[in-house]
Amino acid sequence: MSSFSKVIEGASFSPRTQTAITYQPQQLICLDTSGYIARVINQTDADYAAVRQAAQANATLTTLRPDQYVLPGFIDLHIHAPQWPNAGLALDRPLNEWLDTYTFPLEAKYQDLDFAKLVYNDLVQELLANGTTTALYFGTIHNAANLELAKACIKHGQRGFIGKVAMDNPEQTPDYYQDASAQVAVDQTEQFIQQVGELNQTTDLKQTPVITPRFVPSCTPASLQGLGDLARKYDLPVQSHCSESDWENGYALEHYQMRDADVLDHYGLLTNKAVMAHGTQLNDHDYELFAKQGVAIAHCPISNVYFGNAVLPVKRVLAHHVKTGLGTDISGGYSPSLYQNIRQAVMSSRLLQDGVDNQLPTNQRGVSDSAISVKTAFYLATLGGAKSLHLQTGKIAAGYLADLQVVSLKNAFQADDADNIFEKLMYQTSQAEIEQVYVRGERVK
Ligand SMILES: O=c1[nH]c(=O)c2nc[nH]c2[nH]1
Repeated sequence: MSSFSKVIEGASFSPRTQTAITYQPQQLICLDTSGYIARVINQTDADYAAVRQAAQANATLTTLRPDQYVLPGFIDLHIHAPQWPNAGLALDRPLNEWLDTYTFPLEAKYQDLDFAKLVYNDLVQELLANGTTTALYFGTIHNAANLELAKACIKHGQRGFIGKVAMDNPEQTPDYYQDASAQVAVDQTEQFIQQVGELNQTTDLKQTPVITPRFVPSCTPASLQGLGDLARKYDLPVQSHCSESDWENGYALEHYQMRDADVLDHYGLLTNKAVMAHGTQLNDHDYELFAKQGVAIAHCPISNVYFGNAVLPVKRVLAHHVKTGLGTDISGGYSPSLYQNIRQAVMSSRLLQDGVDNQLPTNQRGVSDSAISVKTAFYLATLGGAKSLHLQTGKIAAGYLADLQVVSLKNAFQADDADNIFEKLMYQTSQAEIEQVYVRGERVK
């Protein structure tokens, strides 16, 4: 009988497709020493009792209570780590004014490493406590602070994808917070790639550096070109914002006479490891380009209510075979919880379908067939994010990384079938009900 490093016994929910889930009322989720799920054994399997007994004998068995459920850990596909102190504040201006008034002054403070350590350690723990086992982070322009974010991920046990933000366009960035030139933006990005490589030699929980042009307005053509060259040279992920608001979408048209997506593509930044945030103003041409290149969209439904000037039509995006995941977009979004974003993704899609102007006739108000189910939103927060980052996680199955959360059902009334239990978990779970979190099989909450 082979022995496993950990065995979790209990019920689980996992995404099966973009619209369906798998429910297992009782199984043994068996982890190996390298942090993967080695086997999932169902109660009807012949060796269930023997594996259970062996795990009990060597004290590696965790048996869940009947009100607890295992889910895959969540993947936050778009979050600005330095903006954590502003979460819940200052959501009263359009994007470009918001950046100048609230965001750039805060990000500039990260040249102070004590401040960076304080905020980043707090944020990483908060995300883990909310069930987020992987996060794709924007840092700041400061590499010393970005490294502190990587160290905080390692210390607290989170899988981080971290970008040194490149922003060298003096016309769209304040002089107190910008890269001094395109060359500096590119050189510092390359330096950060090397620094993370060195840090990774000290840990099994590898952190991934990400090439991060903030967005087209904040970069010059020379930095976009240099960053595209780095993406090719190192074959690393790329992240940026694309067609995220009327203003930003219009900026590319005005300054490049091209669509925002075409500008990024022109500079080699739309690779199959690229994740573009928001995309509320993308059109069918852009979706086709994304699908062809393998580019993913990080859907940030809370943030989009404030800055997006539209609702991302998730169903339409998925129908175009564009990889899609879910992001909190702290602090354009106020909540660090992907549960809250799952709820908002469903609610926004319902508003898109029904429309919002009550002075219009019912049949002219909305965009038909736009509503997504909570199962689709769950897919985005798990498998959709994993596919976007080329990670073998987001699902409870043999061969997948053991990034898991154990949540308890808060209100058990009417929880009489699997679909009801699942919906209640998605709509009612708060941080208090997220009782255990595992990354690579290590318990981190
Ligand atoms: O939501 C957003 N947050 C940001 O910090 C940002 N920068 C460019 N575009 C942005 N959008």
